[in-house]
Amino acid sequence: MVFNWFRRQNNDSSDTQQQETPPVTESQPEPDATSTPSPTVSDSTADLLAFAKAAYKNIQEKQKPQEAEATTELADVQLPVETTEVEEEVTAEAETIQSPVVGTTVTEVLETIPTPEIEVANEEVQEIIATTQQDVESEPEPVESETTSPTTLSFLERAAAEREAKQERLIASAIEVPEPEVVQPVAATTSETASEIDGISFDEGFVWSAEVLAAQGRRAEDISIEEITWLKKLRQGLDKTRRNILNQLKAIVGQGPLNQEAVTEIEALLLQADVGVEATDYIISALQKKLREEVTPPEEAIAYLKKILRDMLDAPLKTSHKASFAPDKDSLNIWLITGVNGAGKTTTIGKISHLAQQSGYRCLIGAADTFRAAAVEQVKVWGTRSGVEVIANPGKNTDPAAVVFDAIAAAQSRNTELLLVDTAGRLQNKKNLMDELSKIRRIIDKKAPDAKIESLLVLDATLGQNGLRQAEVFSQAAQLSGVVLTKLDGTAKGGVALAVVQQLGLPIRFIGAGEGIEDLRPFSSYEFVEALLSG
Ligand SMILES: Nc1nc2c(ncn2[C@@H]2O[C@H](COP(=O)(O)OP(=O)(O)OP(=O)(O)O)[C@@H](O)[C@H]2O)c(=O)[nH]1
Repeated sequence: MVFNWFRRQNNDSSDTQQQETPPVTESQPEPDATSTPSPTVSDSTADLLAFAKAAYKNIQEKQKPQEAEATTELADVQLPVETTEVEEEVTAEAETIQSPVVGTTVTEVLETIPTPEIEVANEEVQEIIATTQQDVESEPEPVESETTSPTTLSFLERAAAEREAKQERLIASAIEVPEPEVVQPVAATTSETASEIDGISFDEGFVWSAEVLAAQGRRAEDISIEEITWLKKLRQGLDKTRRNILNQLKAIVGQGPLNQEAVTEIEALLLQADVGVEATDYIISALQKKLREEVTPPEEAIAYLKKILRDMLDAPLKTSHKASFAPDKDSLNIWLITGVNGAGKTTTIGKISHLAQQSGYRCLIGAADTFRAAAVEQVKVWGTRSGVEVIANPGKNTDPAAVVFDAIAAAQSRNTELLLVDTAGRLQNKKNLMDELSKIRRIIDKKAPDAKIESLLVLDATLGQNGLRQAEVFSQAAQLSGVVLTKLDGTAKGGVALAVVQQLGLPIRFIGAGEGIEDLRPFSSYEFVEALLSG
């Protein structure tokens, strides 16, 4: 079954019937303003940890077939041919204790559960591991036979028998240790195997990502490594913005009803994160209203703030903009990608075409950036990477509108479902270039009247507020329907997402947080706000 990245669900028969599925943000139940929505798991740390572990195990299971051959080979090389049963048992036990499912040591897993019993259990497990490892390592020769009578036992045999007895005692005492999701390791060296199989560790970032997906109603068995990797990346990308605002914000809202001084401090924080004056005013007054009514502990105040931000980010979806913008199957969807020079248009096209391929759409790219010599070559490279064909006109000074015309004709004849149109970067004050963009839009409307059209403005988040000035002119020329916010990685101006929505009234459709092909995903207000404000 193919996972549809645009809809965030598996493609099934409902897909072909063009059913509108609720976006991620709408699936979040909001029992009250201050609690984190979580329909599938309770808020307890233990439940969330169990959910994360189940998700991890599931990912590992899915990866097993690919890894099986390699790990079997590894096992063949590392295990001596004449290994006796005694040795095998000891080794297997050592490995089992060392490596629960999740590609991490028991210590690491247990470290995430800060209860006194677990800590005690942890020490016991460490002792077992240490003793067992010592025994395994100190074994000089394989034992030939288990059936020799006690009187004729050699030193090594006696040692093996003692070790076996000791092992049994240790295992018996280890019964009380919670052994979550223990799987049989295939290779001899479990730590190596775990990292080879998974390529992702069971760390705090994994647990956070799994929690965010759980809160959106996702089941542990449906969570993929790509989703986890993306969320970790998004959170990492927003690190700078988060670090700048979160601690100070907690300190301020924790003081109770906001006084003028606190309001000024929060305003300054939000403005520094490029949230913009308008959005900041809105946030402050909503927060103040709440805090005037009741004394709110810091965590609750932050949860309330998260809700305010989510509502702001989702506001455009409640007006004329459709919540789900996923391309319809079996019909033509055209996405026009515009923006100033260097905003990340071509890269975005490459990443979206990759998502489209992965999601099972027939996709095509129209290379209508005929202004810059290398642009067509650049988009072709992305086409090759994602396995999507590019329609281009190799001639010099080609009219981009003519390329768009050809690309639509090609898309129509090939039953393409998603045509992505790359355009040249242009400044909003260059009238001729903006007229050219209007012409491209007219061609699309005329040549493909039945197509579902998205007109997306690519904005570079590192420009913060400065980037927004372009939007109005683009909006007129290209009839914008949404925004792609790129380069969220490494900027302290992540708050610009709120300014975009508040000032432009446009929904954010995608966010980019890196230069790689996987580093762009459909926007989810829930994920964004969690990544921004979860400490
Ligand atoms: N760090 C980071 N870099 C990005 C991201 N998106 C794009 N870039 C980089 O931004 C630079 C410009 O990207 P392009 O896709 O060429 O931008 P463009 O808008 O097509 O540029 P023009 O064709 O000149 O208008 C490239 O070096 C990209 O790798 C992102 O999300 N994060």
